[in-house]
Amino acid sequence: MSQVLPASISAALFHERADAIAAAARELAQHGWTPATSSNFSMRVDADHAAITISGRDKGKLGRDDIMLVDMDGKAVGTDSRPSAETELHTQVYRRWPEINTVLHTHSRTQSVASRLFAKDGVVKLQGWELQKAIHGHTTHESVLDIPVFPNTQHMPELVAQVDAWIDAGKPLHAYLINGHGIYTWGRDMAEARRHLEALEFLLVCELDLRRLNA
Ligand SMILES: CSC[C@@H](O)[C@@H](O)C(=O)COP(=O)(O)O
Ligand SMILES: [Zn+2]
Repeated sequence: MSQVLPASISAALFHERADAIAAAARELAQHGWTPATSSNFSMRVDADHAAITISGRDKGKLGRDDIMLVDMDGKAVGTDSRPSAETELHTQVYRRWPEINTVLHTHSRTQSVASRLFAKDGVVKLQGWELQKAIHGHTTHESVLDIPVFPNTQHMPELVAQVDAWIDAGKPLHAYLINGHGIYTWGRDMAEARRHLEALEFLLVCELDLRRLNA
């Protein structure tokens, strides 16, 4: 894949982002969270561009050339490759929050099952779990961490509108589930985004376990 970079972006910077995304994806795939080419990952490159996984690639086998550049409208920059089918969900986060530099989306079995179970409520209300403190801004198990569940669609503007409506209602948003699909979360850097993803996966497992044990 030939990626032509804008003069303002050095090859070293783009390659650093691409290598970080590919390495994280390979590790997340090892958990079994990215089955059958599902999932997509991105990092901000500058105020106007992000590096994102090319659509359809096996996320467990990503290399530097499986990552491409998009603008903040989600359009490919300097390449004929096709960006993730869900690119607009990534760029929405970058446009909303200038401090966010990484967006992760996975399809773990837990995330998929939990999204179906909680779809009728429209939200997963997490409370009483010590690991809520892994989420930026949460300092106690006594807080309530709401993770909305949005209806799945192949038409990204619909999902973008659902996410915007949640944020515009003044409700905090650290992640969201898509019904029958997976999770989106983000962070100020890759480490924080990974911590959020790992914590939310664990918390969803705990919630499902509670329901199994109470069943
Ligand atoms: C292969 S099914 C999963 C896809 O439809 C999509 O949800 C996904 O996560 C990966 O899409 P991609 O376009 O490769 O970024
Ligand atoms: Zn997906």
